[in-house]
Amino acid sequence: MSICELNKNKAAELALPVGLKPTHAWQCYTLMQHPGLIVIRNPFMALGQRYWMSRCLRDYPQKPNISNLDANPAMADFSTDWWMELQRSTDKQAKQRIKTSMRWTTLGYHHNWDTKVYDEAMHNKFPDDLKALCQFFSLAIGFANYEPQAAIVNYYPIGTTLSGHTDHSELNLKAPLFSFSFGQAAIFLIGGTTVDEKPSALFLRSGDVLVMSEQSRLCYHAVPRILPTDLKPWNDCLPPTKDDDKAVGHCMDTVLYSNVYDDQFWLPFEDYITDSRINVNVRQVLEFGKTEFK
Ligand SMILES: O=C(O)CCC(=O)C(=O)O
Ligand SMILES: [Fe+2]
Repeated sequence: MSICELNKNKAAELALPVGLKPTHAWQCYTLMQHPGLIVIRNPFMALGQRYWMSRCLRDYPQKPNISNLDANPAMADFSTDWWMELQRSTDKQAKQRIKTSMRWTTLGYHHNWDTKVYDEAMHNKFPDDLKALCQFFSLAIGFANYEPQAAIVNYYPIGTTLSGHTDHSELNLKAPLFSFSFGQAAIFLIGGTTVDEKPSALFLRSGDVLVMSEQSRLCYHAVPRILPTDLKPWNDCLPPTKDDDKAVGHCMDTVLYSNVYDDQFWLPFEDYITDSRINVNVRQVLEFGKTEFK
């Protein structure tokens, strides 16, 4: 791996989203064998990690977003507010079943897993906070005018995997794909554009940001293993500062940002992440300048 110089000046033109380390402290790598693949090693502050994990658990699975539970009649009772149902449940076995039942939720343009197409009719508003975060990262890698339009949030209880695939359903394959990892660590395999190429293995830890751009955008990849880790960077918390009011400018939920510092509030999230990984996978769907399919 080699260190790549981010377009830090460009990113510095934008205010730093709350919950991120200053860009001069970011460690960013590229891989010689995989042009276009960029790894930014945990650019998040602890509270930033807690904020995004809690958004993924408490908020993003809620309607109108779509989750795997919607298609499962046995889980219909939990699909309206999965997180609340999980907190409500007192039976140990039932709790474990609810916890591990959530596998994915889609935001913005909802990917149809059967037809593998996006559709204008299957579209909700993309979360403003996640949009602002991705646009900051996009500028940092020197890519202007990025429009995050679809996200898949993957939930990986320990023992689960994601098989090899390419992400090619987007009409726009020139825009980078941003992938955020939180919680337990994972082995990530990235190969070439055919299954014949031998993949490279990366270890992704909590807070790591992986960018798939240029030649690597259409490469096969997989998550064969989630690995428990002793490192809990989301717990090295400094208290929120007055500056954190700036979160408003990045459309973040400022109440949530200050709440996650409270260990009592954080406890159920800690409980979840202690044996699970969350991945947020963001894509631009439409061609540049387009606001809908046509
Ligand atoms: O969990 C990951 O790191 C990758 C997820 C992924 O490849 C996808 O959602 O398409
Ligand atoms: Fe993928």
